[in-house]
Amino acid sequence: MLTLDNLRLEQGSFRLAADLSVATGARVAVIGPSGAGKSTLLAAITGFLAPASGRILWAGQDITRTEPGARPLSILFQDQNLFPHLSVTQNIGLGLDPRLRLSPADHARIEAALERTGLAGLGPRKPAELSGGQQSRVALARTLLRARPLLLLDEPFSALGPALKAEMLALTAELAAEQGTTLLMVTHDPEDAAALCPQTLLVAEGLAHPPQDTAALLANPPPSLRAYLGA
Ligand SMILES: Nc1ncnc2c1ncn2[C@@H]1O[C@H](COP(=O)(O)OP(=O)(O)OP(=O)(O)O)[C@@H](O)[C@H]1O
Repeated sequence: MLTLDNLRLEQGSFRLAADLSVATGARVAVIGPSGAGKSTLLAAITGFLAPASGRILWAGQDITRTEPGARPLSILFQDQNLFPHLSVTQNIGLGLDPRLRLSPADHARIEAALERTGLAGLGPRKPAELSGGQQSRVALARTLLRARPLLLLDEPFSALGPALKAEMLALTAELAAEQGTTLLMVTHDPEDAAALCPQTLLVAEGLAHPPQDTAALLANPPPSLRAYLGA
């Protein structure tokens, strides 16, 4: 379980409060108006923004002061962060060892991840020799291999066309389910939230609300969300 215990976040004059839990293995969309604080919330969970007060706990352990790289999570953002001078295999291998000292067993795991994400045979290529969708798959394969229990997504596939985006989100959800990964996904698209995430965490008016049923929320959105959805 991820717990945000009486968390208070500040960015300049912006303030956001969160007091909520996300169950292990849950898939939760994070939605709310532009500038409401969705990225701020993710930055606190990933450890790139120190909270003004309160605690962040994973499985009962206080990780509020744990450095970003040591937190039990992976992040997938829009910028896929692939290194152009490294091959696909090496880019994925970074998820196993940042110094790329990869054993034969590591290579076997990379091959399996390539296979699982539909990239079999593309390991020797450089990112520039791949399509946008294939590049997204490489980032997903790297995340898959890290096998951290919490996966944070911030509009990771929004540069892709709608069909490809839906396909990548479905694959992400499938892989998360296989590994029992808890998934928190920032999205501007209520259809993505409805398709993938049984629960939704609404960020609006200075508050990150506890996760609630996605279908019920979208069927009867509060005023702060209604204007944003154009409903
Ligand atoms: N480094 C910063 N310094 C000061 N204010 C900041 C900083 N970063 C973000 N903000 C402010 O914090 C607020 C929340 O921003 P945030 O990016 O978290 O919103 P968001 O919900 O992710 O928005 P969007 O949907 O547009 O991406 C905004 O008012 C923004 O201007």
